[in-house]
Amino acid sequence: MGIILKNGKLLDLDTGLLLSREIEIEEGLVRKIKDHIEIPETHNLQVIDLRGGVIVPGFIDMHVHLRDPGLEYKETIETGTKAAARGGFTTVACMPNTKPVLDTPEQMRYIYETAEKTGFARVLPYAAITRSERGEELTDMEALKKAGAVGFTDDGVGVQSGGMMRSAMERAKSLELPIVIHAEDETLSGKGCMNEGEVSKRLGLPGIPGVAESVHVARDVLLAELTGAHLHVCHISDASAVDLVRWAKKRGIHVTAEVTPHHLLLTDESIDGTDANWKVNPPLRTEKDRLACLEGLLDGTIDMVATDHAPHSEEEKQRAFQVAPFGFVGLETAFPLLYSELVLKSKLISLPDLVKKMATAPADVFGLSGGRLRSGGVADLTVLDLQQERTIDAGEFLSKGRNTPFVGRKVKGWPVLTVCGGRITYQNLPTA
Ligand SMILES: NC(=O)N[C@@H](CC(=O)O)C(=O)O
Ligand SMILES: [Zn+2]
Ligand SMILES: [Zn+2]
Repeated sequence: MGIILKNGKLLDLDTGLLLSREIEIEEGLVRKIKDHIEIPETHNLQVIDLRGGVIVPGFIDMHVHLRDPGLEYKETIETGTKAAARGGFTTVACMPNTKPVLDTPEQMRYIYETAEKTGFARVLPYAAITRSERGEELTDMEALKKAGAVGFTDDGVGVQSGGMMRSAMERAKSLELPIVIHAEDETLSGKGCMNEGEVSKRLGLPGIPGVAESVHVARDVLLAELTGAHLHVCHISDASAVDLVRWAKKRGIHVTAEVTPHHLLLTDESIDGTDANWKVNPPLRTEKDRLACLEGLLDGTIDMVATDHAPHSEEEKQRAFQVAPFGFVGLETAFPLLYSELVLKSKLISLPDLVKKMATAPADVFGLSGGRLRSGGVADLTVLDLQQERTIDAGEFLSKGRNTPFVGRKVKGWPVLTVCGGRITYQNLPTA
C-alpha cells in the first residue's frame, strides 16, 4: 500500500525554507513531491495528516553498537533499530565489537538476515580490521567486502601497531572501503576512566589524556596520505585531534570525521565520579575540547554527527565509576538535543545544516542511498515536531539501554514519524 503525506512542511536543505508539499510514497520510493496530490475516489493509499510536521531526509548514524550477537542483554538488532527509528534514523552502521567480534562473512550475513527479519532501519555492518579486534592479524577484508561490509574498524579499541594499520589501509584502499578508527594509544590511556585533567585530579580518578587520541589521529592521517586510503575518524573529542584532521584535509588527505552529541554538549566538569552514566570513551573532555569540536563541525573539518549509541545494562552502569563499562545510548535523543542546544539556544548551527550533518553528509561520505529527498529516490524520511517539548525520560526508550547523562533535560524537536524504504518504522503523531 502506498502512502500520501499531507499537511507537512518540507525543509529545503539549500534555502532553509519550509515548503508546503505533499509526498506520495510507493514501493519504497518517493513517487511525487507536489503542492497538491489529487487522491482518486477509489484508492489503496494510506493518507497521513502530518499536522504541520517538518519533513527531512531520514537520519543516518554511522556509529552504533547493536550488541547482537552475544550481548543481547544490552541490545538486539530489533531493539536497537526500534530506538533508531524513534530517533528519526533510517540507516545505522553497526560496530563489530560483538561477541564474537564480526570478522567473518558468515557473521556479516547473520546481521543482514536478522536486520531483514526484525529490523526497523537499514543496517550496514562494519567488519573488524583485525581478527577478534586483537590487533594481531588482518581479517579477510576482501571476503568481508563481498559479504557487504560498509567499512573496517576495530571500534572499542585502537589498532596499536602502526605497521598493522598501514597494511589494513593498503588493503582497504584497493577495496575502496574506508578504515574507520577508534583512535586510542593504550600505552597512553592505560587504566584511565575519565579525561585526564583538573577534574580527574580533584576526584582522584585515573585519567585518559587527550594525547592518547591525537597521537593515533596524527599517525593515521599520515598513513592515509602514504596509502591513499579513506580514513574516517570516529567520535573525535580532543582539540588537537580536530586540528590534525583540519591540517590533513588542507593537505588533500582523504580523511573524514564524526563527532557525538555528548562531545558537543558536555564536559568533564559535570562528572562527580559516582555515576557511571557519565562514563564514556573517548571521555568527556574540557570546555576547550568541546569548543574545538563545535568549531570543527561548523567549519567542515568534522563532516557528520554520529551517536556512538553504546547500550549497557543498568546493573553494569551501577558499578563503581572505575570499573563500569564505557558508553552512552544516543539514538533516541540526538536530534532533539542538538536542535535544542545548537539551533535554538546557542544559534550556532541552522536547522538545514544540522540535518545535513545527520543525513546528507553521512550518505555522501559513505556513498549511501538517502540523505536527501527527491522524487524517484528512496523513501527514507523523518517528520519532526519542532514545537513538541519533552523531558528526556530513559523509561520511554525503545533501546534496552538507559545509560545516558542527558536524562531530565527538557528538549524540543521530537521525531513523530519515521519512514524507511516506504515502511512506517515509527509513528507518534499527535492525535486530533
Ligand atoms: N564509546 C564507548 O564508550 N563504548 C563503546 C566502544 C567505543 O565506541 O569505543 C562500547 O562498545 O561500549
Ligand atoms: Zn570507539
Ligand atoms: Zn563505538
